Amino acid sequence: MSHTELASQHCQPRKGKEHALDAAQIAALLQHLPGWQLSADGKAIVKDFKFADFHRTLGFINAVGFMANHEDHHPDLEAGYGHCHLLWSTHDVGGLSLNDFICAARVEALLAR
Ligand SMILES: C[C@H](O)[C@H](O)[C@H]1CNC2=NC(N)=NC(=O)C2=N1
Repeated sequence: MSHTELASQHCQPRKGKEHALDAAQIAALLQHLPGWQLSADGKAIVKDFKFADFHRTLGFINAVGFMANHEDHHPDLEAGYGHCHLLWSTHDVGGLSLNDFICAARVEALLAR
């Protein structure tokens, strides 16, 4: 599944272990998401984003927040002047589901130009 195919999908309610992706599925999906990495515990995907200044960082966070609310799937984020660390994981699954990859691809689409 390509990056644009992923980004064109919407999150679905995914609750329970049966929605957890296995290591091979995760590795295959990560290939379409440049800069995204598996977290140390293997339960999340993470990426650091850099921006020229604070207001661009906040603009990004607001755009991600709007998308996340629309998809009813929410990231962890940490930010400061010129940077934002995003983490996607599916709490209802206890690890990674397709929702995390859809949202990561949607974040990339926000930045595409
Ligand atoms: C009821 C609601 O759809 C669920 O609580 C959603 C909300 N947003 C969510 N976000 C994330 N990251 N993981 C979830 O499991 C999750 N569940």
